[in-house]
Amino acid sequence: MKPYVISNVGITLDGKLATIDNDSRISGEEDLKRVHKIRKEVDGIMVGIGTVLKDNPRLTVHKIEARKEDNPVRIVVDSKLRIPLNARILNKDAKTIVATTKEVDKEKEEKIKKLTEIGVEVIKVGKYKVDLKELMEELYKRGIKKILLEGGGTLNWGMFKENLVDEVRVFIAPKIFGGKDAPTYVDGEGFRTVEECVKLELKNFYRLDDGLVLEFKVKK
Ligand SMILES: NC(=O)C1=CN([C@@H]2O[C@H](COP(=O)(O)OP(=O)(O)OC[C@H]3O[C@@H](n4cnc5c(N)ncnc54)[C@H](OP(=O)(O)O)[C@@H]3O)[C@@H](O)[C@H]2O)C=CC1
Ligand SMILES: Nc1nc(O)c(N)c(N[C@@H]2O[C@H](COP(=O)(O)O)[C@@H](O)[C@H]2O)n1
Repeated sequence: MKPYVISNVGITLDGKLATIDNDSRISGEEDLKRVHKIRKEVDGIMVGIGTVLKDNPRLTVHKIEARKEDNPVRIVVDSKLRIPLNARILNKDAKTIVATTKEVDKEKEEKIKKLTEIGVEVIKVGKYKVDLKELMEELYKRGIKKILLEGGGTLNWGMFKENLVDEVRVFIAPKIFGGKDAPTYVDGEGFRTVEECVKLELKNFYRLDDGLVLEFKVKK
């Protein structure tokens, strides 16, 4: 069994998540409130270590009224345990799970000890890279039935490639960032053929702020 996964992003018309200098101010205030309403409804929010290192996010419900208990569990996918101990995602506002691999050297063992001491749960799945399918099963076992996947592009690819995403919600801003090295909604190696690609069914769309929200179901 696996959690139901909603992938949400704010992108530009050219599909970028941020500029080449990592400026990711894409959503307007109303769109951020929409995202925080989803955060309040789910059991977990998941990001890759790339997003933690670049954005230092809080990943709590803070754009709409909420109590501490409304904050979902924060999940970071981090094979090499690069997470800084002072990352905001490790603060006391909510529980945090760090998913890493089973390959553990002395340095990693010490970091796991420090993380555990500050109340972080460390889940070990996969050998060299976090095994996302196994991680989903482990999260489900812990009562995490609904997850908001908040990127970035590399983790999004990993999740789509493994067919682990059930729903897609995107805010498209009327902006073009350009840049072949700027992160896009889905990066990674990419599918080679149309047959292999992820197919979506458009369910809803509406204007918000200065852009457009699109909602899709992933065809399974
Ligand atoms: N506009 C928006 O809505 C959003 C924008 N962003 C932007 O996205 C950018 C960050 O994206 P990106 O750099 O791609 O980082 P990600 O957040 O996607 O993290 C990627 C890292 O996750 C780790 N990982 C571990 N296991 C896996 C796996 N099985 N599959 C995929 N990844 C795995 C890898 O590091 P390791 O091997 O070390 O574990 C990998 O490098 C930032 O610029 C951020 O601002 C992010 C979210 C939302
Ligand atoms: N939906 C959305 N729109 C944007 O324009 C964004 N830049 C993001 N970024 C995501 O939100 C995280 C920040 O969360 P906190 O405010 O710190 O709680 C960031 O790391 C991205 O995952 N999302």
